[in-house]
Amino acid sequence: MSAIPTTDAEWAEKIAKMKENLPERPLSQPPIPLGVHRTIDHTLLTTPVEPSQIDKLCTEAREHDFAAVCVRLEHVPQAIEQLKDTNIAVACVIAFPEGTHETAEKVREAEEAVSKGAGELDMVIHYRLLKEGRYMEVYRDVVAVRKAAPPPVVLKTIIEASVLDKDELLDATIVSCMAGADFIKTSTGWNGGASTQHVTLMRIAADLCGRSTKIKASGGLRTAEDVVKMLKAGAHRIGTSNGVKIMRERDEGEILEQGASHAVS
Ligand SMILES: O=C[C@H](O)COP(=O)(O)O
Repeated sequence: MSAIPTTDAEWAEKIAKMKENLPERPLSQPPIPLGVHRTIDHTLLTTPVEPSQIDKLCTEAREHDFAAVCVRLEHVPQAIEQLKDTNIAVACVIAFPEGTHETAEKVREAEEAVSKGAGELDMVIHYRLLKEGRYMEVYRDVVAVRKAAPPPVVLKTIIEASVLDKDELLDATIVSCMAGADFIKTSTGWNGGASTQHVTLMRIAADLCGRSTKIKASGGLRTAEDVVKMLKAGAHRIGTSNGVKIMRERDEGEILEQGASHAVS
């Protein structure tokens, strides 16, 4: 891995050189998993949320054996308690949904989430600074949270792809990868959602960084078809508040594919 830039100008030069060799399609293509359920982060981020809704989210995650639940900081303890005897992770959003928080606040949230048992953090990068070419500040922001929450904690950076142009999306992916993110995540769901074009471009850029960084597609994913399209585009993980309906569609689809006899049994 080449040296990490130390100024915005060096970042701009490095990223420009990487873009010169941008492949037409991703270098890697994750296989479509048989267990789609294990790609889903079952998500509840609206406010206000009643404790009973978090209980329901965790019950549904158990029933479908989802990869994780994704919740706000105040709901992490309850989710940890509900899922303590499972292999379902608890992901906590950081600086959500704006991403404009001071770095010290992002670090504080991350440390508190991990201290409460969160195994995954979905942090929103300061994408407004990224759009201004202030790469160093964006990079340092992610590095600070990475240092506060080192592996095995899984760190995902939300780049808010829907408000970025193609160049900015590539920039955000490269800076996040080089700052040590385990996943690059498309969207908060607050400013539009994921597209297969977003996922493909993020996959291409992440591959160029050579760190095996994965992609999470999230925001507005409502159907089983949406999920399969994102997985085929190169996503490894799916964030959605619609996981139960998606799994029902998936099951019905499989039953219908197997023939009517199964549908009536
Ligand atoms: O982290 C963001 C959420 O995964 C977005 O969820 P949603 O658009 O399915 O409500």
